[in-house]
Amino acid sequence: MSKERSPRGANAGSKTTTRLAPHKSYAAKTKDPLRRPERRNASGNLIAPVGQKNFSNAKALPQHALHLERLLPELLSFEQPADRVVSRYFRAEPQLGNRDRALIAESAFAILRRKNEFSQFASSGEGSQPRRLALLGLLSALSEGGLGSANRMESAIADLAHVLKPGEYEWLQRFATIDPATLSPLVRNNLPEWLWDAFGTYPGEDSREALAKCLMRPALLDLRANTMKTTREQLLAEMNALGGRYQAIPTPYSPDGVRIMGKPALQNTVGFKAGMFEVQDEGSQLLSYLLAPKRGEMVVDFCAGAGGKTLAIGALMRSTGRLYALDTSERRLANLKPRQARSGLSNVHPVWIDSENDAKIKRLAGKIDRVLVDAPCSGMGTLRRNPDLKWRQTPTGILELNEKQTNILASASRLLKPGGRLVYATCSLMPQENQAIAEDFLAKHPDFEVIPAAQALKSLFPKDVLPLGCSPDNPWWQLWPHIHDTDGFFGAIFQRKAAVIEKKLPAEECAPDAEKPKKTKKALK
Ligand SMILES: C[S@@+](CC[C@H](N)C(=O)[O-])C[C@H]1O[C@@H](n2cnc3c(N)ncnc32)[C@H](O)[C@@H]1O
Repeated sequence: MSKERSPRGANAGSKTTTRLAPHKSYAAKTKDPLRRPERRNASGNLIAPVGQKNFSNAKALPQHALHLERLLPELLSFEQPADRVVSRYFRAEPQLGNRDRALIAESAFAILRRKNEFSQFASSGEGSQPRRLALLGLLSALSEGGLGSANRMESAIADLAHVLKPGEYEWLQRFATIDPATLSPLVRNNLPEWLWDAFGTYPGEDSREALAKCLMRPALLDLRANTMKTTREQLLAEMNALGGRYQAIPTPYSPDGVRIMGKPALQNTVGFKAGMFEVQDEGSQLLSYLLAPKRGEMVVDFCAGAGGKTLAIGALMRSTGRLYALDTSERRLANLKPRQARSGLSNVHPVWIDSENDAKIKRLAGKIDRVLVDAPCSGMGTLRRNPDLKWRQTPTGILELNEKQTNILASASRLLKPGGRLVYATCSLMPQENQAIAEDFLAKHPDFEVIPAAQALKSLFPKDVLPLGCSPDNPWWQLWPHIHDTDGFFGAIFQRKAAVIEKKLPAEECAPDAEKPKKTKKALK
């Protein structure tokens, strides 16, 4: 699952701002109440809405509820990833401005986050079921999604009043007075039964409710300062100088992280276009420190996707050495291209592979200093960002992923030189995708040993007794949304032993030109 995506809601399919016309005027102008003309000034530029410079204090309008009603059937069929459904919908509705998109997307994701609770309440009340869900989604986006001026449900209902039909105001007020303790655990925690049970086993009954509650909230919006072009301090100063209704603060753990308090659209900013930053969860930023790449090294990002981690790794390498970004998805690798261009990195080499056994990979065997396997996984650590996954994933699906994870890790391990570092990572919270895969790998690969995460990270967090995400009981690295306010991540660090590799590797894998990047470059063409 791809993890570094645009912040839900705020930037989903963002485009140039259009005027939010009052309901009556656009309804009068067009037959379709959802299609209203763009408003432009004499120079042909889109007219910015008066008094609404950014996404805070978004104003819900009747058409927002109508768009949600249209979007919901496909979204709730769970046939496609929610972000794809929403992006496609926005492409088909080019008249929608940034704020419209932000509010519709945030409401849609709120409905996915709290599907059990909203569906139970919406089984009775005013209007159609989609209309009821749409109103609950808007209410959630305005009160908890960072889009409204109100952070209490009662005031958000008042903000929605002009959108409501007779009876709906009282209906929403009834919703606001529900005591969650009266709801069943599956309803109040908005999880499918299999996942609620799984969280009861791990992390355990004491903490599963705290985890589930955290996963019902929208994710934070974190940026990684691109140190090839700026520093975190400069980025903080520049973001705060823009004067939007948000605040930029340093992230608590990642040295290059900037947290945006608010929901601005960033994709049209000069800083984004100039490659000063990438949107990246703080936990994902930290993962590159497990790999700890050095200048001039040969590095492989085995499951690079659209390159969220590739770009962070490339910056740590100061654009030196060679960084292969492999992936089986052409679409995802294509998305890496513009990000790479913005980043200013010249050491990144995207390579499409047909599988983890592609012949191109065999040619790199034994030549690489560091390999990251950011494996395809259930994505259960990203449910704040991708809430549809909890309804789309199944225990059988996770079993299928386990086989893939095992095979990819085994194949990737062949790339490493003696003494080279291998990092296995997921954004899953499920031990069968994490610890179990890492332990199985160790058992089957005696030429590898574990480097405890606490040892690898200690220089990064010198003030802590144990570095962030490390445990005194095991060598793995794990971040939890309800503890660290990041996405959930798992990391295992292995090192290829020097002595065993010479005996174990087949002759063709111990290529004599192992340290000649030029030959390797040809080999991958
Ligand atoms: C968790 S995502 C990677 C996210 C990416 N590292 C990032 O930071 O944006 C997993 C990726 O593994 C890729 N993948 C799936 N099967 C693969 C295989 N057999 N070999 C390499 N990559 C694979 C998927 O296309 C997907 O992009």
